[in-house]
Amino acid sequence: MCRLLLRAPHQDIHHMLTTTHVKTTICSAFCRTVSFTSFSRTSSQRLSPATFWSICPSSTRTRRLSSFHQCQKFPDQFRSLCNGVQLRQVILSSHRCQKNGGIFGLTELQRATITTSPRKDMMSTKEKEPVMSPENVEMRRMLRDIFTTAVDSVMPRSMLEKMVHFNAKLNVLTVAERNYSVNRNVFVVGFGKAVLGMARVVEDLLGEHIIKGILSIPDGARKDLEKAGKKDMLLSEGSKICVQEGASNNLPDNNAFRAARDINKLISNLTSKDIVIVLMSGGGSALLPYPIEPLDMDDVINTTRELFNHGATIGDVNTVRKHLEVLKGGGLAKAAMPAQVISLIISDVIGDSLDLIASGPTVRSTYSPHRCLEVISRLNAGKAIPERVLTMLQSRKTILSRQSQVTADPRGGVTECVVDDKTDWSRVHNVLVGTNNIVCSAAAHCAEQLGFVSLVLSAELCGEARQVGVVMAKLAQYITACYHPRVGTTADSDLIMLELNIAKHGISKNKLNEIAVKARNAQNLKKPMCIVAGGETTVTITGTGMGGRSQEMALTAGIQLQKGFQVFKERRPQARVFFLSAGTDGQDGPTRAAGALVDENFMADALAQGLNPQKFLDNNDAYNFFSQFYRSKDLVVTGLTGTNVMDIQLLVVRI
Ligand SMILES: Nc1ncnc2c1ncn2[C@@H]1O[C@H](COP(=O)(O)OP(=O)(O)O)[C@@H](O)[C@H]1O
Ligand SMILES: O=C(O)[C@H](O)COP(=O)(O)O
Repeated sequence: MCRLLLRAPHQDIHHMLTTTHVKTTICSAFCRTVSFTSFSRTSSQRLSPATFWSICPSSTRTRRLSSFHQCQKFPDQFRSLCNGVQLRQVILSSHRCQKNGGIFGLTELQRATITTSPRKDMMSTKEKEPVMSPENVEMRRMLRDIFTTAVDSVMPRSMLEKMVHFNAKLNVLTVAERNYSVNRNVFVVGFGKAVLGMARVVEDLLGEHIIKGILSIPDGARKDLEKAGKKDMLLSEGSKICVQEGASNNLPDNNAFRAARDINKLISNLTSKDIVIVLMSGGGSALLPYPIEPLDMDDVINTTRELFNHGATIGDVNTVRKHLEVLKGGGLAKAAMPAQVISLIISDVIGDSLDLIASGPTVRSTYSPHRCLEVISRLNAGKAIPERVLTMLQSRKTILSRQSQVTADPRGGVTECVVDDKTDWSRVHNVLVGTNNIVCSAAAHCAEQLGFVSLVLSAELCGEARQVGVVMAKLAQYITACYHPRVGTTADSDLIMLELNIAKHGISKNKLNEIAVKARNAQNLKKPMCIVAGGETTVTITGTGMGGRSQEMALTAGIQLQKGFQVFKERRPQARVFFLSAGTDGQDGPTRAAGALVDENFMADALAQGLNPQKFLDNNDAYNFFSQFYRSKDLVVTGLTGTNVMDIQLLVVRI
């Protein structure tokens, strides 16, 4: 029997026996063990138990397994069946199926999990690891290809070259249709995950006109680009731009502070003839920290970390840090006056709001300690934020409330003012050069080329990662149902329920209709479907594990697929679902991975490998889960990519 097991080394027997892909020989062994006698209401022909078991729908199998659970003898019989397949340890904490369950929900499945050590005979002899089917390997390869191609489309060079031109004969630099006269008067500063590649483009264009430059980039970013052979994203030999690294794992630190001080010093004594080219991208906030006195770096670091850990969006975090640091919220542009400032910006913020990207160092900002305190209180983070920060915000709020130049809050009271400074904002040119929209379109285009019917769901996906993971799994069900709607006079109630359920999570009826049309199109063309989404979710951390929002989303989607997908699999037993979520910057949370991918057999495969996904999820430990699952094969690991336009998700349904 052990030789007949199909996919994974220590398969969950319950799952195996309820899916429709079990080989007849396994069915025979099972039927013998539990003395299962077949009957068929629909056929006069008497079928052998094994044949009946192998052809009956999975709901019937589940029902029968449930009734076996009711019988006292079942645990022993089941144990002996498992012994027969040499699974070493069978945990059956309860032999009674929950009465109202009928179907094995996740909890029941977990209780009946078979935990074993890996069996040698279920592993490929060479690598001694769980083996994936060729289809699984192929689909995973395609998803990774789509991700890589999409990320390539948002590399700094391709985006900058569309926006910035230099006429070397006339010495005229054109940026988004505005001209600047250049004459060895250019200073370059940059901060963020994508700025090394951006600086190389600027250096290639302006060469000798650059007097000096300083970049603040993430620890290890240069090495990763070197390792990946991306020479055109590294500065040229003898470059006048120097590079400082810091802010490991996207948290401000003293190295980044040193870089910020150097940048401030460089731009603080310029004349009106000078041009400062400011390169910025996501990660820039952590790479340009400069606390306003009396705050220090510990205050800035702790505030940032705690806000993130309380589920803050990047908008929330940056709203607060603009008020705590010198160079954020327009501070860098002020420091550079009277020079001409040209900012080239790659967005990692939903809605591409310029004052939030890297906390808006060159964007005129509103001042609102009220709003900062609101953010902190909404996130229930008050106790975790350093006392000095709270005191500073409180006292500024009091002062502001007394001033006259304020904007009234519709709810009463005063909330914000535009700081009246001497900055000539007409000398600041902020240009958006890259967004998540670009990466989503590129992913959809690549998917089409690989033979999928594709659709961009949104480039503004946000919310808690685990809730979005659930929605993604539901969308997979929805698409599967659309491929095969029940026709007739009664409406398809499963489909309607799903629609309502998904709509609850903010996906409009119109979008669902669009998906339904595409699904039918895919069905007619006999093509798989690929939904592309982008944006940035959040994670409210309650556990002590290691992970990131993309890995957490993939883990949740995998679990949810098990919960809901089986119902729809009945209609389309051959339906396959694959889901990938990853950060375009190549780093998901403080981990070495960009993200992860799952398929609809995820739960069964995980349990079969002795891993309980829900337990890892409860501890925000997605990275450690995926590191062990299929020996980390479903982690997406790219190294730092040298760009950053938030995350993308790819949902593939193949019928
Ligand atoms: N153990 C964890 N599990 C899930 N998410 C985590 C974990 N630790 C940190 N995060 C999340 O990672 C995010 C920061 O990740 P990062 O990839 O550095 O962000 P960004 O791409 O915006 O720079 C935060 O939202 C934080 O909540
Ligand atoms: O992408 C990132 O690194 C984070 O979203 C932080 O981005 P920021 O530098 O734009 O604040």
